Amino acid sequence: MINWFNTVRKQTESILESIKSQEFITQLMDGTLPKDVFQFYIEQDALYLSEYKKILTQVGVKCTESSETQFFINAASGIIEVENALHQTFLKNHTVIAEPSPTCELYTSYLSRVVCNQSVEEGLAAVLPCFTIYKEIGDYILKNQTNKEDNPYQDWINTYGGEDFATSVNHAIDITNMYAEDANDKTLLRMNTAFRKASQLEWMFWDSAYNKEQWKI
Ligand SMILES: Cc1ncc(C[n+]2csc(CCO)c2C)c(N)n1
Repeated sequence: MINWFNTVRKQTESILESIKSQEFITQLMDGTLPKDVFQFYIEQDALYLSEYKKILTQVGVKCTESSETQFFINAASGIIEVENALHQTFLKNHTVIAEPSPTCELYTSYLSRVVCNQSVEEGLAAVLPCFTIYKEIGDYILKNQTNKEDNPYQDWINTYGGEDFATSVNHAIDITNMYAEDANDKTLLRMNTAFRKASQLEWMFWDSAYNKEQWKI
């Protein structure tokens, strides 16, 4: 039995390591991330999430088993709760949200294109790094930070560490692995490319937030 995720995870290890050493992450971890940078990230993430929940629903619709469809629809519904809770906390006093940055637009457009125009296997591979990278980064921060009591970003950090989130991430991995088991070599290659590209876009998303990326014109 192959474990597609383990293989692709190893192939993209260097992207994950680069994310861990990004200034956004090291400063989020020690609490020194400038407030305006975090605010920029939260606003862009709100825009990302409002698209991502629709993309997850579409992946769910393409799955063959009702339990798989249900998983993705539940995850999308969970995003609406996160939007309503965490983002409300950080977005209060901000009624007008900025337009998506180039990277935010690129990431959501890429996912949407893959999910709409390509196979369900490729769609599953493309949406997966959103789950797995946040899980690994959340756990990494929780394990290595020394200032849990007075980190202004602790609420955010706690969202992506912990057991409930781990269960959901493992379920997403299991579903994708099941589709990979029946996939031919060509489809597997396309899945690897989609997973890698979405992982690169996760790196770019943190980077674009740290640099408060603007449209060049
Ligand atoms: C750019 C970006 N990538 C990933 C996440 C994390 N995330 C968003 S929705 C979802 C699935 C349901 O929990 C997860 C893990 C984020 N917030 N922003």
